[in-house]
Amino acid sequence: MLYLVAELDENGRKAGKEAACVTVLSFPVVYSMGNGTSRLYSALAKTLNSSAASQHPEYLVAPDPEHLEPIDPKELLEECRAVLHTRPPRFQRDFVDLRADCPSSHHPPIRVMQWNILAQALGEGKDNFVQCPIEALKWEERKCLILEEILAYQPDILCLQEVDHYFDTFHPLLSRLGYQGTFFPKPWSPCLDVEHNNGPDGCALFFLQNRFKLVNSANIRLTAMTLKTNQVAIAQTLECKESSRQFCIAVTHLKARTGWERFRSAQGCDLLQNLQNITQGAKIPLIVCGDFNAEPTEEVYKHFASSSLNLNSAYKLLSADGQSEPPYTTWKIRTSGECRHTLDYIWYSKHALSVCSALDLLTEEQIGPNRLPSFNYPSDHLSLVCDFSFNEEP
Ligand SMILES: NC(=O)C1=CN([C@@H]2O[C@H](COP(=O)(O)OP(=O)(O)OC[C@H]3O[C@@H](n4cnc5c(N)ncnc54)[C@H](OP(=O)(O)O)[C@@H]3O)[C@@H](O)[C@H]2O)C=CC1
Ligand SMILES: [Mg+2]
Repeated sequence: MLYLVAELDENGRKAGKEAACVTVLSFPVVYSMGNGTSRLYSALAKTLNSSAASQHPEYLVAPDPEHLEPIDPKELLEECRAVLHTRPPRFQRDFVDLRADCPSSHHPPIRVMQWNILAQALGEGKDNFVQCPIEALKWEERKCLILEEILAYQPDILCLQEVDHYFDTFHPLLSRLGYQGTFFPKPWSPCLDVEHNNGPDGCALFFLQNRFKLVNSANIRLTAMTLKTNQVAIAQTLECKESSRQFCIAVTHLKARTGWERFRSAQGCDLLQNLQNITQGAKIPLIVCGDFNAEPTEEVYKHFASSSLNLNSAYKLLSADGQSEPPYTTWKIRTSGECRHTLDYIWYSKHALSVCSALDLLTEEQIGPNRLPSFNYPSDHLSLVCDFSFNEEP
């Protein structure tokens, strides 16, 4: 434990928030050697430390077995809050009850989180969020904001995009919280162009091992008009331990930017084709989470909405008529101006699954005039969270 404190000091944590963070984190080391908190300290401190040593290709290193000791989520949340104590409080978001659409079930719902967490290398090196102070993006603190969001909603399944700290942060910590994780990096991640990057970004899928058993898993490199592209997806078939019901969960991040609409559409068709095969022609219920980089007016959205997989977009259920997507899922200011778009979706098999509740989005007032990311929200994309339950089998 003392060795870890020395490591932190060597990394030059000098003043202000960083010094406060060391003080808070080192407290349990001195006074509670050997208990859960000091083990937790070692986990969080290790991830803080590894982010500073970005010369080493840490993303290639498998986590050591020490990381597999369970962590109490409440303790980790407290640790995160201690690191974030100088920042403004997190935004309050409420779940909207949609149970009118949801059959009663004696099994607990399945909570799914979709979130483009913003790759650290892209946020600092490429994205040009001109109204976001660079200090708001410091990984040591932004990481805690991301973890806080995950711990606040405790999803059973976590679908993430732009993950460039899988091996040094999310895999070790989420494993200790009981998740099984899979990561599929982009073949030519733009993160690799950024100095001091932490490896490629990609999609990651985590599920709680006490709730689900992995039946099969596919890492998919998306094609567009038969050509291999730089975008990926992960699709897994899971079996619920309580009900023995199977379903497929997929995560993707389609090509960004205007001018690429037809490319995205082709990638979407390829993903749908893969999902047709994996779900045995829609026999297995499906949930698809993603940053589609496409507004609802785009062709790729229409392909998903009209697919023979019979999908509905969960966040439409938050609208008064149940037919409209939210006004935004990402909101940022670049040199080109304000970018407010609906790009992120949770699609689900509408005959097999129902949405019991969905986490409301942040209001414009909460997001604030400088938009996202910010000192109190770590990504330019909002997390989407839904509770699903199975409909009765016909
Ligand atoms: N070495 C090689 O041989 C190759 C390298 N590359 C690299 O990959 C990059 C392209 O990769 P690709 O996967 O197609 O990237 P995308 O165009 O899909 O975008 C990559 C990231 O940039 C973000 N982004 C979107 N709009 C903007 C914007 N206006 N300004 C800044 N960032 C933005 C996206 O975030 P979000 O999704 O949140 O909008 C996304 O995560 C190239 O720039 C190059 O660096 C690519 C091919 C080959
Ligand atoms: Mg991005």
